[in-house]
Amino acid sequence: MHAPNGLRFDANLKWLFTEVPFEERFDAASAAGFTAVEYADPYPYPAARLRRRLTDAGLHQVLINAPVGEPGSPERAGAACLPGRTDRFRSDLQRGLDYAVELGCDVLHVLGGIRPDGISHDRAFATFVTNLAWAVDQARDTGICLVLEAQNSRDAPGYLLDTQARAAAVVEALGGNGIGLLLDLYHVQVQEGDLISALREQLPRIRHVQIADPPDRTEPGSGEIAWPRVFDTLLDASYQGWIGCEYRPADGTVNGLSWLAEQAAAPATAAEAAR
Ligand SMILES: O=C(O)C(=O)[C@H](O)CO
Ligand SMILES: [Mg+2]
Repeated sequence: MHAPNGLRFDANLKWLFTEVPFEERFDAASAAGFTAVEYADPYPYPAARLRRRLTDAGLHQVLINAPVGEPGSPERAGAACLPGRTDRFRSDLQRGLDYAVELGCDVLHVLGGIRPDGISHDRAFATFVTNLAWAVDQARDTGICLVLEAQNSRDAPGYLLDTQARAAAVVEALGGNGIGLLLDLYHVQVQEGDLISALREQLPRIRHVQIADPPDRTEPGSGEIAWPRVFDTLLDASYQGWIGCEYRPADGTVNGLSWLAEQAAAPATAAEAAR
């Protein structure tokens, strides 16, 4: 969906349109005006079936996550930083790439993982970088870009990538080709604040953006972020990627979409601004 200001927003089907069962959310997103979707976990469904849902609804798949383990398991946020779990990481990553190819999806989010007790940060980080170097090689011929997201420590205690600087350090260590950042503005605001500086600093590495307004992770305009300033920063930098609506609608998905007109309004023309 193009907002009045020209930025492109896609619907995260884990968070939006939860009024209907998952497979009905494709049509619901399309009916609400979205042309693209993302969701973390396609794996409970055969890829060909999801592909049909996308095609029937006229939607593009923007982003999925690589598989993660069961809640409560050491792999619950992925195996990428777990020493001794390379085989598991590799098979999960390959499965993620297979789904991404089948869904025509451009971007695969590889989660940072939870550092296990007794493993130093340096060891977990080195394991992560080694695994990601292999993953970038695997993805090269597919054209799929891998992305890394920093998550805040309040919602994701122990998450390896807890700051933009840490996620960016991995991108830099791997040379920045075929790998970039998923910058989730909700996590940035909760963990670090200083959103506009973070955006300006990370823009060359950003391949995907996600949005939600703290403190309740609801739609833009319902919390503490100055969204018109944030969106202007992306526009000023000619950001060409998608922006995923990864928020919990405060009062129904479709009701909540009025923020698009209010917070992402068309920039005033020079003549209007001068009046
Ligand atoms: O928690 C988040 O912000 C994410 O984007 C994870 O990928 C969950 O899907
Ligand atoms: Mg996110």
